[in-house]
This record gives sequence, C-alpha cells and structure tokens, in this order.
Amino acid sequence: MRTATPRRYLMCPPAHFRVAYSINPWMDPDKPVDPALALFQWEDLRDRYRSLGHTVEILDPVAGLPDMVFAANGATVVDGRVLGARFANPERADEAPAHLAWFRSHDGFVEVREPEHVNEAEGDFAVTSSWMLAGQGFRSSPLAHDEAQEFFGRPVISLELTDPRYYHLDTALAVLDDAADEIMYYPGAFSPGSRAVLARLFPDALLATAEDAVVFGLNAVSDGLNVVLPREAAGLFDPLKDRGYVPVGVDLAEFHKAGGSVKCCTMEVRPAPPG
Ligand SMILES: CN(C)C(=N)NCCC[C@H](N)C(=O)O
Repeated sequence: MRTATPRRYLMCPPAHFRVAYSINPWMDPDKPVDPALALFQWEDLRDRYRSLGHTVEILDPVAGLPDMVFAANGATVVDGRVLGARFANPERADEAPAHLAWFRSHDGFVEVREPEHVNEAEGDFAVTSSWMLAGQGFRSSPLAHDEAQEFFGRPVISLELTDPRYYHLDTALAVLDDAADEIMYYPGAFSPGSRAVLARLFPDALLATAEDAVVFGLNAVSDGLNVVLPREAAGLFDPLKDRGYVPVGVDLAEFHKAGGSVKCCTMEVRPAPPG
C-alpha cells in the first residue's frame, strides 16, 4: 500500500522565462516561448501540488535570469541543511545568490552553505533514504559529490551521464519512493559502469524507454504515491499504476523548449528531523 507524504516545495514563477541562449541541446533561441501559455502551465503545476496537499512556497523571479523558473537547480536541502548551487554556465550564475538569500531570510534551516565546487543542485542530486545519487558529466563536478557527502553526511553515489540531451541527472532518473529507495531511470543516459551500479543498488527499478525519456518522463516528482510527470510520457503510466503509484500527467511543453520539465520547476525543501 503506497502512501503520500506531504512535501514542502519551492517554485519560481516564469515571469522572465524565455529561451534567450542555448546551453543544452533542447534550447533554440529561434523557437520562442509563449509567455502566457508558460504561466498557465506553471500555475497548473503549482495548483496540482497544492491540491495534493503539499506546501508550495514562492521564490521571487529576477529579471535577466530566464532559467530561474527551474528552481530545482538553486539548492539542495536535506535534513534542513542547505547546500547552495554553483552554476556551470555564466548565464545562470546569478541565480545562486538569489536562492541563498531566500534560505537565509527564512527560519528553520540548520545551515546554509555556499558551495566551493560546481553543482546544479537537484538537477544532479537525487535523494533517497539510503543514498544521494549524484550526476556528473555535463554540469556538476565530481568534486561537488564529495562536498555534498561531507556536508550532508549521507553516502553519495556518483553516476556518469553520457548523452547531452540528459545533461542533468533528473532528466534521466526520478525517485519514486524516497523512504523505500525506489527509483525509475533511463539506462541509455548512463555510462556502462554507472548502469551497473544502478542495477546493483536498485534491481527492482522501473526502467524507462527512450520514447518516454525523450519527452522528459523521468523529470518527475513523487510524494510516495502520486507521481507528477509530463503527460507525453504515456508509456510510464501503466508501469507506475502496476506498482501502486498514481500517475498525474501535466502539460509543461513550453518548458521543454528550455530543456526542463516537472522536476526542474520544483525544489523539494526537506525538513530537519524532529527533535
Ligand atoms: C532538473 N533540472 C532542474 C533541470 N534539468 N533543469 C533544467 C534547466 C534548464 C536550463 N535551460 C539549463 O540548461 O540549465
């Protein structure tokens, strides 16, 4: 029997969202975003979370930072400990201080740390109860994996991404049940060694097809029961239901033009353990 756990999410409205530059293969500045449609899709995602009983807090968008809507890249929060981001590309660098300022102006965090090494936060860090899974190859530095292990005191499993379309871990892997260490992933995005590591640690993982990966099906957010994912990833719906999850399809097509989807728009703020 699956159960949902209420979550705390941080999201950033797409007030300044557009494809102004190209830092991943999905981005083509000649294919413009429809701002009104993007806002409609983003508000629908926010409202879905709220209707599922989750808390959504809002980070103020900053003019000149068109990718800031992808809030999951701004910090990693585990056990109330906040590790900020350091972006690989200069176009996104100024998002990092905006996130740190938000955490420093809110109570309840054990420590808020500016990182030494390049890490794009939940873009490359996925959290289960036993592990932090960490992507490298395109954005986050392997040195950031050591930094995260030291900061969070959790074992970090380093995974190598090899396909530029899946430049962040969360475009190729999603945590379905963090408490039970259940994940889904697309094996084709990983090096042979990393595929072997995933198969060893997660022998029962749901494996996605190339068709579902390429429509951002792995860029999903789960509360342990409800799995919010792009509606185009239709091939994942039945396998998720067979495992007792409730797939919740949403339309974030405007954000796909920038190489992001559900998870990218959603940072999870994981609280300090009680006591
Ligand atoms: C999982 N997350 C957070 C993401 N994959 N984020 C999308 C970032 C998109 C942006 N244009 C970029 O290339 O950085």
